[in-house]
Amino acid sequence: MARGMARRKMAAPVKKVPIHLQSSQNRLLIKNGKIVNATGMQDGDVFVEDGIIKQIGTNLIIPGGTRVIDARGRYLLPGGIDPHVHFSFEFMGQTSADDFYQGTKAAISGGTTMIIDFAIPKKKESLLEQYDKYRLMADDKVCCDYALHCGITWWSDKVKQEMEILCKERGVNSFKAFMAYKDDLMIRDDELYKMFETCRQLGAVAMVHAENGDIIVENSKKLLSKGVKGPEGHEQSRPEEVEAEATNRACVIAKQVNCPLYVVHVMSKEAGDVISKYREQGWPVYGEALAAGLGTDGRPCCSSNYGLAAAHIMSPPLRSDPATKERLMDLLASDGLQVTGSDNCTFSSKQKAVGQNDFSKIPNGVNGVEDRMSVVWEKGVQSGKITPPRFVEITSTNAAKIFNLYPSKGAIGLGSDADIVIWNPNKTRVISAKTHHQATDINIFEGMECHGVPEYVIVSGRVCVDDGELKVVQGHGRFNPTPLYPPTVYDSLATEAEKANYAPLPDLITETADQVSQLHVNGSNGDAAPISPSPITVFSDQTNTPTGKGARQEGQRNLQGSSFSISSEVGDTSKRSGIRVHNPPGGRSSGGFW
Ligand SMILES: NC(=O)NCCC(=O)O
Ligand SMILES: [Zn+2]
Repeated sequence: MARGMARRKMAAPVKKVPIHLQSSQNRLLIKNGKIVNATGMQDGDVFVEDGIIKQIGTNLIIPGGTRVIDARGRYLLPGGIDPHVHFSFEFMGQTSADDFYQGTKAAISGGTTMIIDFAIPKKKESLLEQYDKYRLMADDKVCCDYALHCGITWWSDKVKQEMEILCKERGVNSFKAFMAYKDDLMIRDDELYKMFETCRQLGAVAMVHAENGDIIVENSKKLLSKGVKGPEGHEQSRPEEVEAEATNRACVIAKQVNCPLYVVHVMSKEAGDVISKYREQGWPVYGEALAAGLGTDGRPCCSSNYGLAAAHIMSPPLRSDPATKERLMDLLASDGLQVTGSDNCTFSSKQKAVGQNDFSKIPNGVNGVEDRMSVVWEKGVQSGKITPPRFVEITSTNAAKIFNLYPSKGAIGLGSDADIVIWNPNKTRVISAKTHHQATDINIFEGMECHGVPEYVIVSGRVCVDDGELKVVQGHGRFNPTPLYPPTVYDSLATEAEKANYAPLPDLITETADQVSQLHVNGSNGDAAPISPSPITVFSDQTNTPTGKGARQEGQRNLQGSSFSISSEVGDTSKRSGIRVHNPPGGRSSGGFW
């Protein structure tokens, strides 16, 4: 994770490089923008160096030669985090079309600067081998940072042991179970119980695809025998209550073992209401809406154009009730749901054609990684339902908190990774397969006009969308280990003993205060060390990882050269006062402005 936070852990002394010897290439000053965090908005400039946000404020003193971008009239948003994508996923007899290069490239073009994919073994396969396979597929291809969840598709002592290794040695803190896809990925309730119990013991995040797989199989057989073979049969085989029942069941099982729960792709009003109900009871359940569910609906699945209909097939299904998308956005606004993802799992028309005579064989999946930010802005902010801070919260901050990446990710704060989007709310763009960057020939948002355009997208300090021009670099991204016991998720459940072992959610510092202390965060003599390593996550493999919140060891870029060397040249510390913003764990900012 997190270049910024990694530095806080490094024990090596600060190396001073004379300013005239420093390269200006790694420096960027973004001026005059409106900085948006989940906690509120402020006018100010942001200075980035070596991939890290080093100063925030006004009248910053910066080294000569720094590139300056004028962001007047624009919002500065933390780069989007898409916590649910499937690149190069072998699924339903096909491999999803976007790979880690094309998928992350598309993500960046739309303002997303980090994705989390799923290493999903088949039954009886090793979780560790699947993890290794994903690392091999992704590491050299990703244009932005990424992390991995792991799928639990069967249960045994070996699975349990491998979960522990993944958590403690491989930087995985989240596991997803499928209650659907019977005879393939689905697990039974007793297995779900054991998986949740293991997540709770480890301090990991349990995730679930909630649909009743048994009912779906029976309904599908019945529909097919009656001659309902086209894509319209998909939703008929898995109506709302089939999703809501499984959502409730997952919550009940998680409660039995005191385990927090993250429900992926909430696609119906009823399932959304189930999650809201558990949250109202104070239970740490989190719900993820998708760009697809917010931006379109299931009506095209009844189109006589098979290609168009099949392109909209995903599970749980896009609902034919067009009011569903409004309701899902209302739930995001009221904190009934907390996160937006894309579940990007693209298949070409040719791949989708395998289900021409049997809807149950259509590879499930839609696009969304590229357009999620635009769709959520349009349906949320532009429609007046949510504020820009709430937009930030549901597109990056909450995902960063839940998967323990905050505040390296999901925030524009001192020491955060320089993943920043300069967002022009006054420009519009029309989504189209003709212009998108994804590997599909159909875009489910085709023709949708969206306000808000990411004019610049800065990925770990590198300008990857430059005044609208996409300039990604393959392999620029890094694997971000996710430490156990995310405070946001575990604070309400953890025992005192567990809490003693993990770091509380750190303050977000949104204005340069005392540069000297900021510059000493890596252990020389400063007092600003807001993030301490958690002894819970112990990584044995040097190439693989960190030891706690905010740590990044793997493949670290050399941050020694100039990162800390500007203190004597730039710090007019006397004029700045620090603002520490306390984020209530899991709490909603309510989008208040300050
Ligand atoms: N959602 C979907 O239809 N495809 C991807 C696999 C999954 O997440 O269920
Ligand atoms: Zn998925």
